[in-house]
Amino acid sequence: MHVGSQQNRTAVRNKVFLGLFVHSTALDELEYLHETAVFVDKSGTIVAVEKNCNEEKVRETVLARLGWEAADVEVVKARGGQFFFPGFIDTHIHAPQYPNVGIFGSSTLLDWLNTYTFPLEASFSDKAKARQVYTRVIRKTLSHGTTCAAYYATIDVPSTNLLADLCLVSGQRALIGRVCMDSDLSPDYYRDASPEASIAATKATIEHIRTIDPALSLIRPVITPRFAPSCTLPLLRQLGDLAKETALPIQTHISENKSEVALVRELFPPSLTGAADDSYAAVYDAVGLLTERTVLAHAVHLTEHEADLVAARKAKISHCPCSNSALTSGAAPVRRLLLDRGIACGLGTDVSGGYSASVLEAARQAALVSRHVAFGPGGEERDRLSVDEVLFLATRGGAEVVGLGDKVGGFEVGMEWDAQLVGLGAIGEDGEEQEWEGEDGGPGGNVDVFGWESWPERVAKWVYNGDDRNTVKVWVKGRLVHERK
Ligand SMILES: O=c1[nH]c(=O)c2nc[nH]c2[nH]1
Repeated sequence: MHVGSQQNRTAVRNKVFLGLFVHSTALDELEYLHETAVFVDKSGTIVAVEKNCNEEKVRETVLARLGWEAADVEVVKARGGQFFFPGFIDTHIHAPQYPNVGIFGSSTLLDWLNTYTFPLEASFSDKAKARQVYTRVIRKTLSHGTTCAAYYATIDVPSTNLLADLCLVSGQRALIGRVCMDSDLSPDYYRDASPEASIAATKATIEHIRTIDPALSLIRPVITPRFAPSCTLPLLRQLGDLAKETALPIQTHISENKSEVALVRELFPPSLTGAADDSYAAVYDAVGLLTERTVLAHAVHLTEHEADLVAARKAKISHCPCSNSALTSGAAPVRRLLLDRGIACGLGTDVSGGYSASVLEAARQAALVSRHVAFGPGGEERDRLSVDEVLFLATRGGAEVVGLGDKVGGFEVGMEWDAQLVGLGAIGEDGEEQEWEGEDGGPGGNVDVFGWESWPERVAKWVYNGDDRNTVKVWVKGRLVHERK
């Protein structure tokens, strides 16, 4: 059930979350905090974390210390088979492509764009359709525990602004990108008339978002050149200038597919761009789009030299394993190419190149694709990503990628409460499974817990078998935004 609008009508209270908390403390380490209480104030900020805590201690000591009236506090307990986990961060998702999830046939990137994607995106000049699709994609992603999404919208300003409005009303944290594409490689029915028109439209969306969320506390604009081949060099340069002027984040695609890489080399020779070399990353660098606020999606075919440049500029990567497999783009060597260089990396569903709106699915596929990398040419055992590592990418890694590493992704004092309550079937004190009111007959949906598994084993079962039936409740900035009934 989507609960955003209902919550608006009820008074906001301080909250105490009690039970087991699981979050990342390092790339390869999940921390399990049993019998812990996390105190979240009315602004949605974590103000205290108490270990070895129970309800009595909460009431007797901690509320007094915080000066909170017990009547003004809502206590939310994780039951036997449940745990609190940070909300997922989808670092790359195309909201208007949601109706096409699973529909890609045997296409690869460049023909997929022309066959499936541009016609659908162009139809978003119909605002009623945009409202229908955007409402659904926000509900769907929230129901899978996505508390923050970096969305690409379309070139249409009114419907892009509508996506921002709907995220704000639904309570989903979002980066909203009005897509820029003015090159004649884009179809004439779906492209910007000129670089100037593209910049003016981008500014219109930035202004709109500054109007609806002046502090940019939940919704932020993101400068979005679709990818180099969709843009003329003047547009890329002007977007680079705009990013510098506004200090806003940037999102685009890089090196997803080998034909795309060859096309960029052909379209943007260094003689034209003034770039240091003929690589894809050097094109973005030459126009001021390779910065520490840049999110580059895919990066499957980056060379070592380009990866060094990305690392030097502190640009970030959105790894999109579902899409990279579905569109036969390739298997990104995440550890060797990116993590070993200290490049911040998160996960993207890349709907609808990716077939699923679930970040948990992206985490599962990141683990599996890394095994293909490990046994592929030049692969090493250490290429494999563990359960702990893919969950880091899905939370803290993603937070850093979208510039929110100090705000969300973990359970520390000062962070905001963007979290999900995960239910794997309730295990009672006697070790017996207990019923919880899952709509599909639960308990635990597709995850079968017998009761003898350790907590790391249960979390591994969730990663490999879980889905939205395990996402019991979701909060953003302390506000309940989804509850499974
Ligand atoms: O996966 C992708 N989805 C897109 O919509 C897109 N546009 C350019 N490159 C892209 N890659």
